Parts: sequence; C-alpha cells; structure tokens
Amino acid sequence: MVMTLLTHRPLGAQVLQADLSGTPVFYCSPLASQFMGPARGGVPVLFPQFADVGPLVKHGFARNMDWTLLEHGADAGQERLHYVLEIAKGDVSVWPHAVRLELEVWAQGQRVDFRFTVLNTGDSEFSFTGGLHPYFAVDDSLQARVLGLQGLPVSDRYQPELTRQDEAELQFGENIVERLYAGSPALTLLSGATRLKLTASNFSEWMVWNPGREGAQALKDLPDGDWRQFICIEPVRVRQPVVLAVGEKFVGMLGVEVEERAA
Ligand SMILES: O=P(O)(O)OC[C@H]1O[C@H](O)[C@H](O)[C@@H](O)[C@@H]1O
Repeated sequence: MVMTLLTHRPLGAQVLQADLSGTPVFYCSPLASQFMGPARGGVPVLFPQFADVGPLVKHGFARNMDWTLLEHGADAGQERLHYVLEIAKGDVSVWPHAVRLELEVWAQGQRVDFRFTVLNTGDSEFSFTGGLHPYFAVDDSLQARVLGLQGLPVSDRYQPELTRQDEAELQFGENIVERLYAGSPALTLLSGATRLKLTASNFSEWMVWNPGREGAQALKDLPDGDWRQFICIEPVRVRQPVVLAVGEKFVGMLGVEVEERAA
C-alpha cells in the first residue's frame, strides 16, 4: 500500500504537503485550487531563473510545466517520489537548450529530503538560477524565529542599508521580509511546539520571504491573514548561477527534520 505522507501533483512536480509523524510541514493556500498555475504553498521548483533576476517568466518555467511521475513507492515506512521533466531544444522558445530535471523526495518518520538534479542533455553550455521555494507552516509568523543566520552577509530588498545579520535570531513583524543570505548553513525554524532543522547542499544562498500584511493583499491566491501561517526559507542559487557544460549535472539537496516537539 502506498502511504500518503506526501501530497503532490505533476504541475511543477510540486509537493504540497509532507506529514511527518503528524506534523504538517508545509503551508498550502486553501485557495490554490481556484487558480491556474503553481499552488501558493508546498515546495515549488524554480528553474531556470530565480524570481525576476533575468529575462524569463518569474521563477522560471519549470513550475508551470507538467512533470512525469516516474516512481511513487513506499517501503519500510518510507515514501518516495521521483518526478522528471525532459526539455528538448526548441520546446521552450525563449530558452534554446535541452535539459533533464529530476525531483526526488523521500519522507520517513520525522524527515523529508529533496534532491533536485539538473542535467545538461543538449549541445551547448547554459547557466541557471533558482532552487526550491518551500512554504514552511508556522503557528504565527509573528512568533516564529529562524536561527543559524547570524554573521551572514545579507541583501534586504526593502532595507538596502542592511548588509549583515547581527542578531542571533531572525524574527518577523507585519512588514514584508525579503532577504537573500549569502551562505547555506544549517538553520532552525522555531514555531510554537515545532522545531524544524533545515539543511541544504550545493545551494549558495537562503532566501527568506514573507509577504507581510500589506504584501499579502496583492496575492490573490492567499486568504487575508494567511501570511502569518508560513515563512519561506528557500535554498537557492542566485548570485552564483550554476554553469553546466554539455553532459554536466547539478545536484542540490534540501533536508527538513522535525527535531523535537513539546508533549
Ligand atoms: O508569488 P511568487 O511568484 O510565487 O513569488 C513569491 C516570492 O518568491 C521569492 O521569495 C521572491 O524573493 C519574492 O520576490 C517573491 O515575491
């Protein structure tokens, strides 16, 4: 019998939820089904462009394409997904390359792991930015804290004077937060009784984003007030694009573990 720790869909190979020993790890907007395109929530895959740092559609086209589910299995308490997207040269008019994207996801017990693979299957080098965009569920963003960022260089979209994270804990208020941290150390997200440990490899930055009260009003697919129910902490490549020669492969990982829960 296939377990249902993971909720997911082929559009964008988007994981919508991971239920880790009774803890739903991701936020997913209840309005998602009313809108076309990627759901506001879960774990969108961003490729080949992060946000608007290039000429392509925001966050790249991969989140808007139907991926193929190669495998969905369960074994000894582990659930596994394997999605693939093959793009041939000419498939995407604005991006003249060929690529094989894979998203593999494993969930077991208190842990879920993501492996994002990009293989250059074409005849020309290309570079890309992007990564994973998890919406981590929190009881209340105003009470949530992120640990592990202290000392990292940071670019804040709304506070350009900020260049370094001095505080040991990142806290959130009602204003939008959009901070690109250079580095990818292990982080801890504290929210209520839940403590999530986040690890990344081969990504160069963490983007921390929450739209805040005002920013949320511009997001039609987010109910009023739901901006307090998530914090996005995104393992990404932005300032250091990945360059792949013909036949070369990038493998980026995200690990999420529920470390402990109060009784
Ligand atoms: O609304 P979306 O296109 O899914 O993007 C949501 C957010 O993603 C990232 O965190 C970017 O840094 C933000 O600038 C963007 O607003």
